Amino acid sequence: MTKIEISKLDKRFSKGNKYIDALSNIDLVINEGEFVCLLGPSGCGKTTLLRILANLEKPSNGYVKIHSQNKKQTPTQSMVFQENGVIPWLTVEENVAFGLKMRHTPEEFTQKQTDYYINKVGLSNFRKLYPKELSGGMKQRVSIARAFANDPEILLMDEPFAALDEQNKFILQEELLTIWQETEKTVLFITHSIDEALLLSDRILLMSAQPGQIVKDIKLNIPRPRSIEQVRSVSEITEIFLEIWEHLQREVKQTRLI
Ligand SMILES: Nc1ncnc2c1ncn2[C@@H]1O[C@H](COP(=O)(O)OP(=O)(O)OP(=O)(O)O)[C@@H](O)[C@H]1O
Repeated sequence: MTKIEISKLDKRFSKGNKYIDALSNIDLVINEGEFVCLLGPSGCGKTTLLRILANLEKPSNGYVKIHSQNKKQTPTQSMVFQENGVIPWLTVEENVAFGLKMRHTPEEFTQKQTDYYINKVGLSNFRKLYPKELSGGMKQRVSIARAFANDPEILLMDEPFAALDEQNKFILQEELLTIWQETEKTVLFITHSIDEALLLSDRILLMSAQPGQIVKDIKLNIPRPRSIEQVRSVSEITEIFLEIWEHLQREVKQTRLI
């Protein structure tokens, strides 16, 4: 069932008589429950596409549509950013409950959702702490818990693990996949890491250099759970790795020539 539909979408940023064509002719359908990673060279418009889906930017041409299946008053989307996604003056539990409280959900429900997701990301013993008392990995856990607790139609994640060390990244990737499989949410996830995309995705969308276009849609029919050992050793996966690697090399070289 279609969840996200993007049609003939262009985005041009203008300033005075100068302009940048950030996105060009994006046509895309993402199904309910899919985990889709966006990969492309720096500046190809990945964040812009996410911001358009989050309604923080308007398309210059074309449209995006998020198909809602339920009649509940759930938010359309929640975003998780690379850093600074937590509110410094709120505790862990207040941060996780924030979206629900803004929507004035019944207190009992807010408490239940908050407890559930704090527990899911392993922060039960830290619920009364403030962000300045947390590590980078713990702060990202708070952001993820808040995004899921909010029960949005879709999740938009902009390099959420990019600033973390390898061990933390790996643990959070596993936690994210567990929650995603349980909730069956549709996720659009930006990463610069091919390994990360191969570990997480049902589909990888490869983007061209600016103006960003989707040039390849790679479907991964690889059983889950996947391990980094598999990503490095199974020939079917290493072939995809090389295909993506070569594409990125070409695109990055091209941007240097412009
Ligand atoms: N508000 C804005 N005003 C003007 N130009 C912008 C604005 N936002 C983004 N751009 C430009 O649009 C292009 C795409 O930016 P965007 O941040 O979407 O790329 P990205 O693929 O997410 O990059 P990175 O991988 O480096 O994070 C860039 O050239 C950027 O300078």
